Amino acid sequence: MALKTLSAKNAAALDQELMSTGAFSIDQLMELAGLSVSQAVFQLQPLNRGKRILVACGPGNNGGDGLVAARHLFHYGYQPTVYYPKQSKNELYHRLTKQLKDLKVPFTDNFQEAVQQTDHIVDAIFGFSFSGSVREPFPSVIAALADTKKPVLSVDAPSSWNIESGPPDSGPGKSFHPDALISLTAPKPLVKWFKGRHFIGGRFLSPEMAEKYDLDLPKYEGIDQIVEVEAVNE
Ligand SMILES: NC(=O)C1=CN([C@@H]2O[C@H](COP(=O)(O)OP(=O)(O)OC[C@H]3O[C@@H](n4cnc5c(N)ncnc54)[C@H](O)[C@@H]3O)[C@@H](O)[C@H]2O)[C@@H](O)CC1
Ligand SMILES: [K+]
Repeated sequence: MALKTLSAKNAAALDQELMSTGAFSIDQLMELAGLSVSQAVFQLQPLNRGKRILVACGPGNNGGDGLVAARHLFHYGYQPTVYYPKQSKNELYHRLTKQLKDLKVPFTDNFQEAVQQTDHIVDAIFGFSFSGSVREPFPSVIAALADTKKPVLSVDAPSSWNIESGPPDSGPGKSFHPDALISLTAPKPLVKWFKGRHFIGGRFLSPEMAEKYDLDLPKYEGIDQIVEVEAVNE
């Protein structure tokens, strides 16, 4: 099954439209996005193959998806650890963080050390609003993701990749290539450069919005919040 892609500009426009005329709140969309991420982890890393999940969260909504996913993973029986170095002052993120702290989910400041002590990593650092070169404190985090042999699932975009033109081709070190990707709502153009298991999540797109933005509605089965896909059309 091949799906059409959504540019960074249209992804932001669609997000805004869902939250204005679409009458969704950001909390709702983030909850569904994070739930999808947690289901992808469950597929990739069944509980009996190691329960430790390191969730790396960035400063924006991509990071929020990671915080929500960490909470669902805890309830499934995983042992999530959260790396969240640039915490937003926005009250939504305060609440998501408080919910995790109430579950005694540990937060770590040392990403490199945490990578050694996990079974699987969720990259929720940057999504469709990333641009330019990676700024502090994230370059060493991206380098650790590029170096590790631990499996990585990226949320919406492999962090540090340009949304339209894919992996950065300059700069020191090798570029980061995650094992799996979950595209939210629809794949972004960067999927052309991605080779790995690819899921779609964010099961909230109406047929009308799909038509307006020229997207395919993923064929979710039953109560699933994710669907695995193979190839992508331009
Ligand atoms: N409609 C959808 O599909 C939904 C998308 N959501 C998520 O929201 C994401 C987009 O969220 P946002 O627009 O908040 O943005 P992102 O989370 O993609 O990133 C923005 C943050 O990264 C920082 N940043 C950007 N470029 C940087 C650089 N070069 N170095 C360091 N920091 C940099 C910005 O200052 C900002 O704090 C999506 O990718 C997806 O994960 C969900 O939460 C809700 C529903
Ligand atoms: K990401």
